[in-house]
Amino acid sequence: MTATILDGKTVSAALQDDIAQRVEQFKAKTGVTPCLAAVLVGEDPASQVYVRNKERACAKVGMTSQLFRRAEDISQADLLALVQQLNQDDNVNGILVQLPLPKHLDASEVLDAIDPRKDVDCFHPSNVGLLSQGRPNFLPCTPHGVVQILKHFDLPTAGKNVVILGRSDIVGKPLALMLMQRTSQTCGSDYANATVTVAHSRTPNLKELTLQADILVAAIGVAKFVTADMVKPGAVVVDVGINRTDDGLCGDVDYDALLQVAGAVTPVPGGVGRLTVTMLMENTLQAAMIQAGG
Ligand SMILES: Nc1nc(=O)c2c([nH]1)NC[C@@H]1CN(c3ccc(C(=O)N[C@@H](CCC(=O)O)C(=O)O)cc3)C=[N+]21
Repeated sequence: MTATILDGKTVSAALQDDIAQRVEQFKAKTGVTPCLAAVLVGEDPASQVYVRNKERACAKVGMTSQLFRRAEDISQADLLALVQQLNQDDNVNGILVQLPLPKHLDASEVLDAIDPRKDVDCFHPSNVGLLSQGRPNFLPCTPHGVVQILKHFDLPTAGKNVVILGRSDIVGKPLALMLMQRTSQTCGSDYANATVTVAHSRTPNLKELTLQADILVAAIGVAKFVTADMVKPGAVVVDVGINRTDDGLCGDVDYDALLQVAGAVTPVPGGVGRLTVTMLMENTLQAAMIQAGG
């Protein structure tokens, strides 16, 4: 048996075409071109790649982007002042502060300062609260990308055992919230209603648990952590990891070995990462629509 490859490039291209059309309609109606402001502190090479991909995607769907580069040693006060400036700038619809921030900065305080209506990452506590209550303003980009990949390949989650490895505020926790709810805001009830288990570094007997998964999501940040013996034959494996190793970019799963066991698997690169960027475009359009009063 060889697994279906869940190619994120195809999914992303289809969604970007649809976003581009809606951006065009929005522009025709309001005269406004949606604009994303990205704040990049320091010189982290991975962050530079991600931010560049985001700028490129904006151009592709007909939106504008503004990049605010700041030195590694920027003060908390100066960064907060920049966020305030972007909050007040009517030309800016979405604000993204690229993570991780240098250690001397208080990331929570910075993210909490972003106007929730411009919070296209869905990191603000009020947006996280609304998400957890099933009435979101925005869907967080990476979890939403995971749901969109499953939908594109017709792999519903309703009634399935989903095991998520990782409990981060960016991926594991919000994805669990989304998949356990009664309906997905964008993909309907077939892409919700899962029995979700969230595993982490203190979970005992991990392999016993992962072998129960119909859908296994790896979001831990350890290269090739998920080995073939941890996967139920035929299971769907979604790899959210991006690790830079001596052999190049690799995910949290042992991709080559899993091809013989899994029913379907996402590649890295070219999998979930692509969707993260595309769903950010979706959120920037949504933000512009909210700010235009509809
Ligand atoms: N405020 C904030 N929001 C984020 O959404 C955010 C963040 N901070 N910090 C880091 C993570 C990671 N992330 C990715 C973005 C693009 C790709 C991406 O474009 N991946 C491509 C190429 C990867 C590459 O070449 O390095 C792929 O997987 O094919 C991946 C991961 C967004 N994140």
